[in-house]
Amino acid sequence: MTRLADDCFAADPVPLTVEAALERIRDRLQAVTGTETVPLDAGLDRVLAEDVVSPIDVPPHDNAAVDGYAVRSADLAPGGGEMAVAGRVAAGHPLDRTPSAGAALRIFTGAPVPEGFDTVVMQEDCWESDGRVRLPVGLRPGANVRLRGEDVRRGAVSLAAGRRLGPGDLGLAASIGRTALTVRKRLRVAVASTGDEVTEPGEDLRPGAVFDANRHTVKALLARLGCAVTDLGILEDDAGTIARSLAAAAEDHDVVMTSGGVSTGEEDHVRAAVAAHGRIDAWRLSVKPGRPVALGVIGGRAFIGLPGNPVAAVVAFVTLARPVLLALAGARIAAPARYPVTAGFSHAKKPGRREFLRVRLEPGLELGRPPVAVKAGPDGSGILSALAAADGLIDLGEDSEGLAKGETAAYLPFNEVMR
Ligand SMILES: Nc1nc2c(c(=O)[nH]1)N[C@H]1C(S)=C(S)[C@@H](COP(=O)(O)OP(=O)(O)OC[C@H]3O[C@@H](n4cnc5c(N)ncnc54)[C@H](O)[C@@H]3O)O[C@H]1N2
Ligand code: MOO
Repeated sequence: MTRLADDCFAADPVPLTVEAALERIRDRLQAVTGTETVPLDAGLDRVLAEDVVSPIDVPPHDNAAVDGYAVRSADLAPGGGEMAVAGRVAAGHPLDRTPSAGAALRIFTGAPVPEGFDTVVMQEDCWESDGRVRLPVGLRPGANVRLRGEDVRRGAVSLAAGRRLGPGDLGLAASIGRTALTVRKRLRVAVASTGDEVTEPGEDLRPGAVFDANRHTVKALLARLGCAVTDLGILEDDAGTIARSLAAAAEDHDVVMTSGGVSTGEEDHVRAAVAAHGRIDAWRLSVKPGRPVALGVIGGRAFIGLPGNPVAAVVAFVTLARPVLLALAGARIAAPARYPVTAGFSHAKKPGRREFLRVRLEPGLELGRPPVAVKAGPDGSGILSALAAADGLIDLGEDSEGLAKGETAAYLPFNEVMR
């Protein structure tokens, strides 16, 4: 297991943009997980650790794209014409002889197109009777033939290391004959909540207490990322307990993650616990919600402290923690795609802090017009119901002075950042 240097996340206390924050640590972030070989079907959502090179051409042979008749285009008269049907070739049953010149072959989808034949005519356009077939006019040479290697060339990298494997990737690996893939071991993440008021659902809600929402959203976000999650529960606000729990978790996890207690520092035993076993750097991001975030190194492992406000925790996770976790997991990170939408509401904003608004897209499609986004609920950073009702975030840049109804805005779908 790779250990991180203590100053891995060192940063100035001035408010940073998410991009600037990520840029600062980009070079220091590397895969910390080992590799393992898993059966192909266990590869879904795993991070590929090898370049998968194809040992074969796919398709392995020229083959028919439709049911019909194979011909040699050189034999075709421009005005169509008639030919003898000299044989039959079905998928999985290549012809074992060379058919005579000037004749057509009955052929079926996927069947190997025999040497010399280069065009397949759809059966709907042909008329066969008495062993002869009438072909239509205007055939295009090469039509309806799928060429050997047109999908994957032998020797080509069909899947590159760092890719998070999706269903199509597993099919592609199978199509070149793979039965197993070398992937990164799952990033092991230990998750805790902190705060005297934070109570596990199911327990009594004492006066002044709230149920723990964050651990449950964070565990779900981590599961979607393919992490192996250990639940440390709610840590009692006691310096010794927190220090012992986090330091112990750092021994056999790649990342230790908490929420709460990152804004002001008083009563903050998390900060002291991390500092005692490594180093903690408080970051202030120019983001709303999700401003205070702590990054650090504890016992040589990454520490990520998310803000306590439940929506701030999610925004800090998807904007900052997620790319950090993916890099540590060995995944190549691409900036999430954002799409233009029309604001179905107006929103006032002061310049200076980037702001994410919880929205959902109105159903219905009008081609040529961006979809309309409406607010999914109130804006407060504690309002989880608006997060649950949202399908994405409108991303208002630092300089933005708000949105007028009908304006175009950048929309970040949750399926870009919650997978
Ligand atoms: N004087 C200042 N106060 C605050 C600032 C600031 O800059 N100066 N920043 C505000 C912002 S922005 C945020 S976000 C919060 C973040 O504070 P902490 O990370 O220290 O979080 P806590 O104070 O522990 O909790 C904040 C809030 O969230 C609730 N909470 C915490 N954990 C959970 C949980 N697991 N499940 C549900 N709810 C949770 C907690 O009860 C508080 O209501 O600070 C602002 N204040
Ligand atoms: O990060 Mo805090 O939630 O901006 O409100």
